[in-house]
Amino acid sequence: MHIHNISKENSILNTFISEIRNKEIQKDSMRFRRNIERIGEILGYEMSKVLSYKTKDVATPLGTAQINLPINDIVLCSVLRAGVPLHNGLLNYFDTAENAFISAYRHHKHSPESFEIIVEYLACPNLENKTLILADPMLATGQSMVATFEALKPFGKPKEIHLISVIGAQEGIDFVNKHFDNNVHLWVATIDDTLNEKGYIVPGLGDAGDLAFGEKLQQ
Ligand SMILES: O=P(O)(O)OC[C@H]1O[C@H](OP(=O)(O)OP(=O)(O)O)[C@H](O)[C@@H]1O
Ligand SMILES: O=c1cc[nH]c(=O)[nH]1
Ligand SMILES: [Mg+2]
Repeated sequence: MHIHNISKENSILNTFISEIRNKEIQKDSMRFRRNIERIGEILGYEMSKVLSYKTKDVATPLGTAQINLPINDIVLCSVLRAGVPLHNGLLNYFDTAENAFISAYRHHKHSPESFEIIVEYLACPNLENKTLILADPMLATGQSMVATFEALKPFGKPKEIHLISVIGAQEGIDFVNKHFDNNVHLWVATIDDTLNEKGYIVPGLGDAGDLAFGEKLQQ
């Protein structure tokens, strides 16, 4: 897997990452969602550099401009719920993409420390020979990314796969790396070293779904 840690290079991206992590600023849920969306726009822009391009003629009022344009058939799939603002950011740039949604949540059956991933809702177009973008802001243990990808398999074999995440834990990235082929790309805004006993990323930002949409009752 090709791992692209976009904040390795300094840019305005760091401002948005700092605001979603900041325990005071993140309380403003509208700003939190918008920052995740802005990060989605930046990750999408970076990802766009490795798409396939073809030169096309564009008629202007004064002549013809030749422009290299991306030709990939993109399917943008996000993991509910926290994936919604990230989806919006990516869709702002890949505005002609087809869209898929899949739900995944942690089901704590026996203890707060142990959980399994429950995938329920799934709406997806044909993925055969398409460019699949699978987006989820938090890549903690990596189990949601792997479980959602497995659930998408009956919809066809994509030609290209791009995983998009805002914060990735190194342990989860290593787990995902084992499950995906070498030609898959992971675009992550930043990488943290640690997971705590509940599988939360440290320092991370807390619970992305709750920060975006409010606390939910545990199932
Ligand atoms: O890498 P993992 O260990 O699988 O954890 C990451 C998952 O946790 C978050 O979802 P969460 O279960 O909090 O659901 P939510 O979006 O409804 O809050 C996040 O959006 C991922 O889907
Ligand atoms: O740190 C984490 C891990 C999973 N889900 C979150 O929202 N945050
Ligand atoms: Mg959550």
